Order: sequence, then C-alpha cells, then structure tokens
Amino acid sequence: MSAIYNERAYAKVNLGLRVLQKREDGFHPVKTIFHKINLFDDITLKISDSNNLKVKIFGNEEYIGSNVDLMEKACILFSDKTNIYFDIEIKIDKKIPFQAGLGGGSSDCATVLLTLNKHFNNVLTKAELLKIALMLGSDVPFFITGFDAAYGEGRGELLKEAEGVSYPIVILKKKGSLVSTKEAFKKLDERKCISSSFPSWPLKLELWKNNLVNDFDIIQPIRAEDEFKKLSSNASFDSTCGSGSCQFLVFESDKQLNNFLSLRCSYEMLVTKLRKSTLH
Ligand SMILES: C[C@](O)(CO)[C@H](O)COP(=O)(O)OP(=O)(O)OC[C@H]1O[C@@H](n2ccc(N)nc2=O)[C@H](O)[C@@H]1O
Ligand SMILES: Nc1ncnc2c1ncn2[C@@H]1O[C@H](COP(=O)(O)OP(=O)(O)OP(=O)(O)O)[C@@H](O)[C@H]1O
Repeated sequence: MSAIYNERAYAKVNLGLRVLQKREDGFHPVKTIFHKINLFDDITLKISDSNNLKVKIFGNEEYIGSNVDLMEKACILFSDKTNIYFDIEIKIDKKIPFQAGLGGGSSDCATVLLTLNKHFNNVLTKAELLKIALMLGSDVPFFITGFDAAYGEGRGELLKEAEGVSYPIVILKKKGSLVSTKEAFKKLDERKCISSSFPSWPLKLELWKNNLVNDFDIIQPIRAEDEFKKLSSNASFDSTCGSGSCQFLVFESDKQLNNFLSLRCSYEMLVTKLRKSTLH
C-alpha cells in the first residue's frame, strides 16, 4: 500500500534572539520568539510499505553539497525509533533560502517527521517526536509544535505558545552571502559582555524597535551598508533572520510596504507576511 502527501514546510524568523554563554555540551542557551512566515517549501512524499528502509530525495541538488539531507536523517531516526520500515520518495520544491537563518532545513525535516507519524497512525507521541526533533537540530522542535509563534528557551526546545501577528514582512538577501550557524555562534563567543534580559512579547509593532534585539545583528556586514540603512529606515522594524545572513523588515501596513517597494533595492527580496493561521 502507498500514499501520497502534499505538505508545506514554513520558514521562521526570530523576533528577538539573545544568546547566552556557551554550555559544557557546546551549545548556547538562547531566549527568543519564533514566528512562522508565509514562505514555504513544497514537499511531496510518497510512502510505501517495504521490508527495509529506502529513502530517495529529488530536488535538493542546489543546497545539499556533501551534506546529508535533514529529511533523510528524519526518516532514519523515525524508522530506528519505531522499528517500522518503508520506502519513501520525497520531492522538494525549495523556496526558502538556505544558510539564511530562516530554519528551512529544520522545517523540512519536521514536516517529514510529522507526515510519517500521520501515515503510521500516530505511532509516536508528541513528546517522542520532540525528542527526535532536537536530535536533528535546535530549531526543529518549534516546527513540530505547529505553533505560529512561540517563546523558545534552552537550545530552542523549551517552548511556550505565543500569539501570532500578521504584519507584512520582506526578507532581504545579499547575493552569495551564506552563514554557517556554527561559525556564527563561534563569533559571538568573542563578546566581552553578555546580557540575558529578554522582554515579554510586545504584540504592538511600535514597541519592537526598543524591545527586541538579535545578538547576531552585530556580526552581519550588510547592516553597516548605507543601502541597508536607508531601506530599513522605511520599515517599522528590522532584524537578522536567526544567525543570518538574511535580514527582515516588518511593516505596519500594506501602504507602508508599497511605499518601500517603490524604492531602489539591489538586494534580492522576498515579500510575504508573518503567519497567523486560522486554526487557532
Ligand atoms: C540561530 C537559530 O536558528 C535561532 O533559532 C538556532 O539557534 C540554530 O538552530 P539550528 O540551525 O537548528 O542549529 P543546530 O543544527 O542545532 O546547531 C548547529 C551548530 O550551531 C551551534 N549552536 C546551535 C544552537 C545553539 N543553541 N547553540 C549553538 O552553539 C552549535 O555549534 C551547533 O553544532
Ligand atoms: N532540507 C534541507 N534544506 C536546507 N538545507 C539543508 C537541508 N538538509 C540539509 N541541509 C544543509 O543544512 C545547511 C543549512 O540549513 P538551513 O537552511 O536549516 O540553515 P539556516 O538557513 O541557517 O537556518 P537556521 O540556522 O535558522 O536553522 C545547508 O548547508 C544544507 O546543505
């Protein structure tokens, strides 16, 4: 028997991201608000019964290099944990920029885990899925929860749902600018003074500028460019996506967004919205 699923894996931004001192296990505790955005990878999964695990992925040539796709790792972990074997063909239409801080790979593998669990009649509990998710990456548990927005602590696995908002958002990407998450965290270890303060979620956009800080902002060369400064002065809020390299600008209205879109911009631009689903 086989079944086909068409799924969307949404990207996220971090509204505020404080990074504390490195722990003994090499990871840094963070405090953040994760928020999904309406930018997604389209993933088609064909799952068939089989006596051994077979994973085929199509469409990942552009981003995979010599890495193993996180979606393949998700299949292996799911099979190990459940002792269920299957033949899976995954087709991905990648729209989320990678090494960009948008959590694309994390969202893709969370989507695969959730779909496998759905196919196999919820064989794993949410708690078991969250445990596997953290083995795949610090951002993966957020995508397992299904929340539009959440406070995240620990490595990002201590999650509490937050109310989502739906302001227009523009992602700016400088051509050729890629950031390795590991290297970005390493750079922050050079800081002399580390603050741990993190505000409660200010839903009102006018409060974000003075309350939400991403510690990775200081290591993003694009933020020192005159063009970026000029563009961001036309938005209500701007910050780095995760550990970079993409930046995002938030607008209070479509009118403010349209004024912004009439400006000259040499960066690649993705125009979307913070995601507030109707399920809640
Ligand atoms: C920057 C964020 O995207 C913010 O949400 C996340 O903290 C990063 O999450 P991620 O991409 O899933 O990262 P992981 O795959 O877990 O970790 C990649 C590498 O980044 C570093 N890392 C990551 C998360 C964390 N809290 N502390 C770290 O020091 C570690 O060196 C780790 O080996
Ligand atoms: N499904 C996937 N999508 C994107 N990258 C993947 C995937 N699987 C493995 N990778 C590898 O992971 C690296 C980047 O992953 P990803 O896009 O999650 O990072 P990111 O954009 O920096 O997100 P974040 O740091 O916010 O989690 C790439 O070098 C890529 O080869």
